[in-house]
Order: sequence, then C-alpha cells, then structure tokens
Amino acid sequence: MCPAAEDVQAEIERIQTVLDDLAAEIGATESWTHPKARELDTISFHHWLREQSDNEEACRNIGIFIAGGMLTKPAHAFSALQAVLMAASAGPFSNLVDDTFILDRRVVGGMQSVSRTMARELGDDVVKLNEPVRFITWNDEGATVKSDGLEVTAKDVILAVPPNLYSRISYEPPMPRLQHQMHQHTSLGLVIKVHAVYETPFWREEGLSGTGFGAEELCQEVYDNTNHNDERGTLVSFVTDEKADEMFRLSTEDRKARILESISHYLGEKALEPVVYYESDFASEEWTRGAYAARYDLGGLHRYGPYQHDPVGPMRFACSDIAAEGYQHVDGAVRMGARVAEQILER
Ligand SMILES: Cc1cc2nc3c(=O)[nH]c(=O)nc-3n(C[C@H](O)[C@H](O)[C@H](O)COP(=O)(O)OP(=O)(O)OC[C@H]3O[C@@H](n4cnc5c(N)ncnc54)[C@H](O)[C@@H]3O)c2cc1C
Repeated sequence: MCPAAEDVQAEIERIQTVLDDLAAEIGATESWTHPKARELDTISFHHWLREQSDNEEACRNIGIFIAGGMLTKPAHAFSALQAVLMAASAGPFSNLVDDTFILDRRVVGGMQSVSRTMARELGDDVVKLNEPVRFITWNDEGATVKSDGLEVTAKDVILAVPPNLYSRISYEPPMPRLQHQMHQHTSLGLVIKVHAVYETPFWREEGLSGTGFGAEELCQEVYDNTNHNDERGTLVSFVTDEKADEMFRLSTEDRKARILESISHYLGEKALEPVVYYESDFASEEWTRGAYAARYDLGGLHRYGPYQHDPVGPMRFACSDIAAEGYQHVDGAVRMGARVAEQILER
C-alpha cells in the first residue's frame, strides 16, 4: 500500500479490515449469490469507500490501489462488489497489497517462455499462430470454426479469450439473447506498461529494492524486473486508466519524459537515463484491446455473473477474466482451463 501519515494509515487499515471481512463473507466463487450482492454491485467503489470513511486520503489510497493497480479503471467506473471479488480472489484484501504474496514469484526466462514451451510441445499442427477465429457455425453436436486460412470441425469448442472479444467472432446461429447482452457489459481497462533498462540495477547498489507505490504518482507502481542472470537492471512500471488517457495525448518524447520523471521520484535521477525504454500499449492490439482484464460495468456482476460460465451449445468459456480464485491473473486462467477441460472429459 502507498505510504501515508500515521492517522491516514490507521484509517486505511480499518477500511482494509472491512474489505477483508466482506471478502471472507462473500468469497470469489459466486459473489452474486450473497444477500448484499445487489447493494454492493449498484454503487461505485469510489462512493462506497466514502460511505465507509470521511478520510479522503485513506479512501483515495485504497481506491487508487484497486482501481489503478488492479482493475485499471477509475474507481467510479466499477462496483464495490467487483472490488470485493478482486480482493476475495486473492484471499483477503491484504494479500493484494502484500508484495511477498501476489508478486513473490517470477518465471526464469519470462512468462512468455511458458507459452512458447507449451506450443513447442504441442507442435505446429496443433498451435496455429496468426489465425484469428472469425466464424463459428454450431449446433448441439459440435461446431466448425473458421479463420482466414483454416477450418476445423470439433465436438467441443473452448473460447479462451477475454469476454470483450467474444463478439469479434460471428456465430451461426447467433449467440442467445442473454449472451448478446452479457458480453456487452464487460470491457477492458487501460494500462501503459513501461520497461526501462539500465546498464546496472543501480538502485540495488543504493540498498533499494526497486519496489515503490505512490498514490499520487503518474507511475503508481514500480518494480525491479531485472531478467534472471542479466547484468543490466530493468524496471517495470504502469500508467493506468485516466492517467494513461492523459499520456496518450502527449508526443512520444514528452510521454517518455513524464513517465521517467515519475519513476525517478522513487529511485533518483539515474532513473531518467535508461539505455532502453519500451512502452507496451495493449489497447492498440486488435486481439487484446486493453489491460489487465475485462470486467463488468456497474451492476453487471450480480446481473450476469451467474450465467458467465454457462456453455452455449458445444462452446465453453474459459479465461482469467471469469475466474474466481486467481481472477485476472495467470493462476485464474490456468484454473479456468483445467475446469472446462475436466467438464469436457466428464461429459
Ligand atoms: C500488462 C499486464 C500485466 C500483467 N501482469 C500480471 C502478473 O504480474 N501476474 C499475473 O498472474 N497476471 C498478470 N496479468 C494478467 C495475465 O496476463 C492474464 O490474466 C492472462 O494472460 C489471461 O490468460 P487467458 O488465457 O485467460 O487470456 P489471454 O492471455 O488474454 O489469451 C487470449 C488469447 O486469445 C487470442 N485471441 C483473441 N481473439 C482471438 C480470436 N478471435 N481467435 C484466436 N485467438 C484470439 C489473443 O490474442 C490472446 O493471445 C497481466 C496482464 C497484463 C496485460
């Protein structure tokens, strides 16, 4: 959590306990069944926080952590129930703010090496790249899936893409009314992910971890993301939601200068001079369209959540954005994949 004065810190901890209790009570699996689900899903997290406390700084601090740090939308754009689900998906809310819990492990070789290794094991005849699915013709017996260059017939189909992308595919017959509606009520947040590489991890030489949180900073989070066995030092940082809107209005050079300046507030002036600077802009990727994940608008979670896992004919849905535990994380994606695979095997 972002550093704060003692009284603000005490209030943050009190609100954190309220969130922890709600997360324990409501859980991640079927948050929509809880008696308070509708009440919590029809108030924005921003306004719910202000109902809990009149300490504006404490509200901002927690709001920004869940909004900018996790759901990557402003706190007025998602419900309190969505925030409780985010917390419950990691255990208590405190786990989300514990950098020794949620961000304690990294993959040697980077996360993409997992996908690459799995793709190699499966082989080129199974994993087809650059073939976005455009049409699915289905009935209760199976489906034919078409991309520009491929046509595959199968008994079962798993749509392992975020819900905001379901409607990029045309279905024949069309999806039922419920899915047409439900899928329009989710959207992705907005993140600029920044990597800055330095000749050495200079912050370590100064006794600093490289991890920083700042509620009022343009870059709300900074981490040491140095590659395993690399002599160079790499920092990763994120600019989210409305702050990202503002950055995208600037020229490339001005944006870089503003972002590095913010990182330098955590780690000093050496941060201003990286040898490599790279921004990942997921929102401009046609088959992604934002980050970190898709989630419901105000009121959508309790209204549509109960149906989000229902198969449609031979089609099942699996992605981290509709996971319970590990919601919006790789952990949730793996759990969802295992869950639908089991359902198909047990059928
Ligand atoms: C910047 C950023 C940082 C993150 N940091 C972390 C982290 O530190 N830890 C963590 O656990 N998680 C993190 N996540 C979240 C994590 O990446 C996701 O939860 C996870 O990748 C979701 O996996 P998935 O398989 O559900 O979907 P995705 O990884 O989104 O995979 C869906 C795939 O389907 C493809 N696709 C889309 N439409 C079609 C189509 N019509 N036909 C064919 N293919 C299609 C997409 O191109 C994509 O490759 C981060 C995400 C982002 C964006």
